[in-house]
Amino acid sequence: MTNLSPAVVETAEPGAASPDGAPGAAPGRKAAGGWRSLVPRWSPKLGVGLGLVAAIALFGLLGPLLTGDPDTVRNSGMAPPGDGFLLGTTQTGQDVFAQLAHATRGSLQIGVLVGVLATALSALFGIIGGYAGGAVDEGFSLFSNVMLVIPGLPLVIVIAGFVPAAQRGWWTIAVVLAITGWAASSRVLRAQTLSLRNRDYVAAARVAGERPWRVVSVEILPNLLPLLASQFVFAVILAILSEAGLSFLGLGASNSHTLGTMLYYAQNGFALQREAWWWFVPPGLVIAAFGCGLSLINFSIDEIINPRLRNIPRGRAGLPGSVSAGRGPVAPAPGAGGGERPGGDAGGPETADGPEGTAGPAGTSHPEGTAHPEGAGVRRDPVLTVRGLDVVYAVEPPVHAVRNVSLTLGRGEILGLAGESGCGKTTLAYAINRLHRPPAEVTAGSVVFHDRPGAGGGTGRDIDVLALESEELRAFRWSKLSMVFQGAMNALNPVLSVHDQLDDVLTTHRPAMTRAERAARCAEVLRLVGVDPRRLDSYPHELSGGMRQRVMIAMALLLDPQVMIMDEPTTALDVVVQRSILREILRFRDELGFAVVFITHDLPLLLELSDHIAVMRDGEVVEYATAERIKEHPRHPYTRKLLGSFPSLTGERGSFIRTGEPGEPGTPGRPGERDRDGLHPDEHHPDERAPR
Ligand SMILES: Nc1ncnc2c1ncn2[C@@H]1O[C@H](COP(=O)(O)OP(=O)(O)OP(=O)(O)O)[C@@H](O)[C@H]1O
Repeated sequence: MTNLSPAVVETAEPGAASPDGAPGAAPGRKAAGGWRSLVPRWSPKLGVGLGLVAAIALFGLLGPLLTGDPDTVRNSGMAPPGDGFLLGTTQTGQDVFAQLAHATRGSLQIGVLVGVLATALSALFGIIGGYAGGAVDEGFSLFSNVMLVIPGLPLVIVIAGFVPAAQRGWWTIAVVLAITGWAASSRVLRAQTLSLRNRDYVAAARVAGERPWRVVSVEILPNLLPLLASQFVFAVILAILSEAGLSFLGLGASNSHTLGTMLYYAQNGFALQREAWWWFVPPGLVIAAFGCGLSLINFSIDEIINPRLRNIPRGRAGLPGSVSAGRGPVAPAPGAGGGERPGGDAGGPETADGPEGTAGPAGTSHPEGTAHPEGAGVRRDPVLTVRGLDVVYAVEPPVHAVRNVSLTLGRGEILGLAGESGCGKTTLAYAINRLHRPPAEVTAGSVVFHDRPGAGGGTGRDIDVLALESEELRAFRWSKLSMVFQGAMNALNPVLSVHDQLDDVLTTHRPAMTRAERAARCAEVLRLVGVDPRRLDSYPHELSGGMRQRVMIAMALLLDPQVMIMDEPTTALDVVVQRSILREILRFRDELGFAVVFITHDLPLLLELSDHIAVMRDGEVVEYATAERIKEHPRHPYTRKLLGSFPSLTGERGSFIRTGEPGEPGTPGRPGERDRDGLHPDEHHPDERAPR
């Protein structure tokens, strides 16, 4: 290999850096939709939850105004519902409905007060301690840990018992419950604050001279709001239940009506034994319904805390890696079978026609339905065939990330996959390996692995990857097809040594190997990638970035796979290390004979490295040909544009990455004005501007 081009082209991603220079958007400041993103998305769960809570809150608020005095004693004694009493009367003739209204109000007061106090205490100790660090954090942590290990219920009983019954109003009980209920939430908030404190945008705010209170309130607090809301809801539920428990033990609020005291008096009046269900069932039901309503609201708050849950349409979240519902074992490739594209999608590169080497009218050279690259001479035995693959992220609106992709990977071949950021390269790689997770779904197409015959456990059979059952899939992955992930430098477990991480793969996939054999294999692969086997005992943080990358490649080599997918494996490395790793990939390929799908933005690099190249754009393969052909005669205007955008030694520079013209990939602009190649009319090569 000569002259590996080090050029790395990254399409500028709008908003990738915050104005203050901090990399990455600051969720607190720039989260899409701002405060609106903190409002839960409407769902039946949220509707039912809000309905229950609102109904009970209204009942507690207005009920006491509409009902009479709950303490009025009548001679009628205990009576079931009827006779002017909606929920009957107690043994002293008191109106149960009136009691229920007052008790609901009392319990809500306690719940809300405890929620506010406990959330405030946990925020004070968790957020302030976590942000301040040092002695403050240690002191706050110690205090919250002590509160955490003191058994809650006995403490509540002691405190409640210590306060004379005459002074035990509802607010006393609320304060007692808040004091004993904040510590666990504080631990969660502290952990989250510690994590947020180290984010780049918080560091940037500190460097910019913002005062600590402002950093906490503007940078950190907004990110914790969903968590605080969830903690509040949880504290309210817990308080209402705890109050009921305390009252049941006779330690509840005296001179106050709560659902707990109602249950206590019902128990004292032998309501259960006397089958007076109307006395104890209504307060029990109100507690259950209120808890249920708050829990349902809490589910929706979870969606805000975890944005991954937010956009998945209901009922779509299947099992990780599952192939889309309704898909048969192998869907016919649209091009091959002439079948319709799901969803009526008319996308896909304009057809070039038939035999290899003939370009379509639009200059597109990937013949739809054939998975072979243009300009290929003698074809190698295929090891992987992808046909008509479609992958859709089932979010609102759906993202069609991979469209009708057909590729063939020959044994021992390096297939480069190039394209701008967001064109679907990673999604395609994950789908090939069945690593895609909901909301990603394979909606059409097939991935067939042609197992090598004989040696290395090969069966010589074709494996329909998308139809593999989970156990078969587990065995298939890594042993036949391995992957070096994008950002692999962070893919090593920081608390396990290199040996443990390599050994783990062998223990899982090769249980018959002895410890000595495994150790020898680990050392062998490490040597192969140019890392001293003495590094086996090192931890990832003790290795340089290049070494970590090599370890990841060693891990991918461990089981002697037939295909290795490398998703931008060298992007984060400096040019010298990148070159040497790429050279080694070529050497391994020659020595070990596996095939590589190499994904990168860097088309010139692929020209040096690959046998064939597929250029992707907006989920489609717009050109698929030999590297030589793409270098000498790029057919698709987009390929030419990609090639033209790289710096040249002669001083000419490409324009589109630098200027980011409107309508260009990765820049906001005039998408509607693109033609079917996704280009503006004046972007075509002069000899292509003839009418089609
Ligand atoms: N979880 C997701 N939900 C919705 N859309 C997604 C999700 N993940 C990716 N996408 C979208 O799918 C498209 C393809 O993304 P993908 O990560 O495959 O691109 P890529 O070519 O690998 O980009 P890069 O080179 O920057 O990693 C993009 O439009 C992206 O926004």
